[in-house]
Amino acid sequence: MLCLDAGPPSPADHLRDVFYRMGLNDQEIVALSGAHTLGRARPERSGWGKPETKYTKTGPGEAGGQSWTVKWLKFGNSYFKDIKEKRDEDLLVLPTDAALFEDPSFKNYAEKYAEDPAAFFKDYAEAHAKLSNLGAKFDPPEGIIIDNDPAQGTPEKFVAAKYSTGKKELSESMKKKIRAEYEAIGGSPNKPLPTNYFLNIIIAISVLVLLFTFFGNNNSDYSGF
Ligand code: HEM
Repeated sequence: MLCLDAGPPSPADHLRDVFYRMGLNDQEIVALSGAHTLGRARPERSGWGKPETKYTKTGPGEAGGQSWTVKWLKFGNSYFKDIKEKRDEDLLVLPTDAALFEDPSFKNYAEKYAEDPAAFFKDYAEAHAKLSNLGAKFDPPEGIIIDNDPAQGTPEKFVAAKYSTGKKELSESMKKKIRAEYEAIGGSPNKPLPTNYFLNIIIAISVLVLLFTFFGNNNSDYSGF
């Protein structure tokens, strides 16, 4: 039998192979790629990126790696602007990132997001919610133990379903973490958490986002966070 090797697909085809399977379209692929506004690639992990750049000499956790954006801890549309302008060798552009400005269909959205940060935020939020709601299945189904330090007591088994749909009850360790956060911002250790605690946090974040959106940003680099 004659076997023809078609070779690897182009980066754009590869993106579509992966994301179409999950019911995501071109607009959602481009919007989700904007997640690379944040974070870094490390050669010792993925094989991509430089060991260190002028932007990653410090950072949370270990220094190093190569970021896609200058302000890689700040969520905004700078990913699209930086790739479009290709203004710095210290910034990472994967072949799948570059494809967003090369493929005619992806390009429509990438250009739009580079110009219109509000459109990016709106589309990103919708695409991210869709991705999260696809319903990841955990392998192995019985879960894995993620903390096996005997000094920490009996480890909690990680069961993905517990943290996704269906199960509303928080684990004891999560309740402790929330309580610690509450006390760290001045909450009394003797009082129960107010029932509107989360609502207050959401309102405070929303107000900050609105203030930033309307007053806090005079340069072209938009960020809602
Ligand atoms: C579009 C296809 C994608 C490709 C080819 C891709 C590729 C990569 C690669 C190579 C890294 C570096 C990993 C390392 O060296 O540690 C990375 C990191 C990252 N990716 Fe993606 N990714 C894709 C989609 C996404 C999506 C959909 C999201 C989220 C919605 C995402 C969020 C991130 C983040 C936040 C990091 C940084 C992680 C860190 O700083 O440790 N990526 N990605």
